[in-house]
Amino acid sequence: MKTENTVWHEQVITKEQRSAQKNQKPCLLWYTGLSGSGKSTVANAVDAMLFDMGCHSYLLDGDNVRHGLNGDLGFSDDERVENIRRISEVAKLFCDSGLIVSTAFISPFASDRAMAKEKLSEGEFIEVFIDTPIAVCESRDPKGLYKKARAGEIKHFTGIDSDYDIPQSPEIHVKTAEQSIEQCAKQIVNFLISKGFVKGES
Ligand SMILES: Nc1ncnc2c1ncn2[C@@H]1O[C@H](COP(=O)(O)OS(=O)(=O)O)[C@@H](OP(=O)(O)O)[C@H]1O
Ligand SMILES: Nc1ncnc2c1ncn2[C@@H]1O[C@H](COP(=O)(O)OP(=O)(O)O)[C@@H](O)[C@H]1O
Repeated sequence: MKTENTVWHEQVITKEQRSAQKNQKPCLLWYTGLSGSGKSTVANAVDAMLFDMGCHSYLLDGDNVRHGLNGDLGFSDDERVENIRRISEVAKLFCDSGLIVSTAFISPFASDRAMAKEKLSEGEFIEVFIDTPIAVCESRDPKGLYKKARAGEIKHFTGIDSDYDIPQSPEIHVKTAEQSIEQCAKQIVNFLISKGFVKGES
């Protein structure tokens, strides 16, 4: 740490006040899954449903964050660890502001997902495993990346020559090869309603 001479300053408006004003309980939906599994698609569908319900939410998406904040990071193991560390810190700040936060990153390493969970308050971290067989992801190949990875044009591609640790006990387990986008999104929104994070009819 290079910040030894800094002191934490309590803020006048608390997280509880901010979330009470929004009539919701903040949480972090941590989407994880292979490239092409459907993280962005499902997370966007959930975000749209929450918006229509009058909830206050925000989505941090892997590709987009890598265009800005994390534009200096590549895909070595160390760079992925730093990517997830920064995202989890940003997500924590967004939770502090009272939002329903979503992050859609491959986040391949269980240890990094556990580190993200540690940063948040009890019960706030919701792991959403977007569980799609690699064969299905590869047949979708929405960005043509699997084709490039198979041709050796992209190195360290998750699921091919870079590891993905399967979540062992995700709070939400979504199977996109068996359900429509809308069904997947509803499954997640219903979870949020049933746990009292947002109000609505499940
Ligand atoms: N080598 C390699 N492996 C995996 N993915 C790659 C790679 N190179 C580029 N891409 C593109 O980057 C997106 C993944 O970024 P993430 O920040 O989610 O990755 S990670 O969590 O740090 O592993 C990923 O986006 P998604 O397809 O949305 O998952 C790819 O578009
Ligand atoms: N049930 C489903 N849920 C999510 N995506 C689906 C589903 N069925 C088909 N797809 C398609 O799969 C692709 C998933 O791509 P994307 O959301 O970018 O994945 P990721 O963010 O995990 O890389 C999209 O083209 C989407 O339309």
